[in-house]
Amino acid sequence: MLGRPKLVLASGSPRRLALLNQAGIEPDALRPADVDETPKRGELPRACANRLARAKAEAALQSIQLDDDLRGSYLLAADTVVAVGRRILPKAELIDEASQCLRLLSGRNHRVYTAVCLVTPKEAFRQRLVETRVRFKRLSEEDISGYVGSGEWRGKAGGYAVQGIAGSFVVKLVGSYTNVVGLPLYETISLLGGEGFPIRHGWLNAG
Ligand SMILES: Cc1cn([C@H]2C[C@H](O)[C@@H](COP(=O)(O)OP(=O)(O)OP(=O)(O)O)O2)c(=O)[nH]c1=O
Repeated sequence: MLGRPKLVLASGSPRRLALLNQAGIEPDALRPADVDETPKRGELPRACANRLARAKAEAALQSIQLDDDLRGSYLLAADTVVAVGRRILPKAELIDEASQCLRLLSGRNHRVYTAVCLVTPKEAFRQRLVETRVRFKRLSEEDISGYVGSGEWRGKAGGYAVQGIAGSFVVKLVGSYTNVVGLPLYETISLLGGEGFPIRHGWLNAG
């Protein structure tokens, strides 16, 4: 192959792009995939995250196959699911959904799963599932209404964004922090590097 391989990020999430950038990677194109993210009846959180990351990757792959500039690129998709036990919390869009999520998360442990799906230039699918355990402090009704007023929860799995005000609700976090924000950086970079995408750390980036 001539030149540097390209990378397409199949995501409309500004957090995922910012996380990749933080690791020194600039995708060549963004191709958000429009898939139905409703969990299936009785679907477990890990299975749901894996299925949706794969579905996003497949949808974006179809679109880049039609694009002369991007065909044969590496393609990265991800899906984040927040769960209390087997129960998958919604991606909150309404105030009521966000308040219900926060009541459920108050004073409890929950898990955040992000599935990352990489499609290689030869169209092999490689997937990783990363789990982070998070414990929130007990939230008063005042905490909840104050937080809901911030709007930071909108469009976020589980009705909160750990990178904002809700960071102050976290009593304990075990595992990858970037996984909670939407893209586990260590695992994503390992996946890319393991499949031959050039990863350059530190001063090498200057070149
Ligand atoms: C738990 C949590 C989730 N999130 C975000 C990450 C994801 O953007 C979102 C979960 O929804 P996703 O469906 O994983 O992603 P998305 O719809 O935002 O973007 P796309 O499918 O195009 O890639 O919640 C945070 O930003 N902070 C958090 O603390």
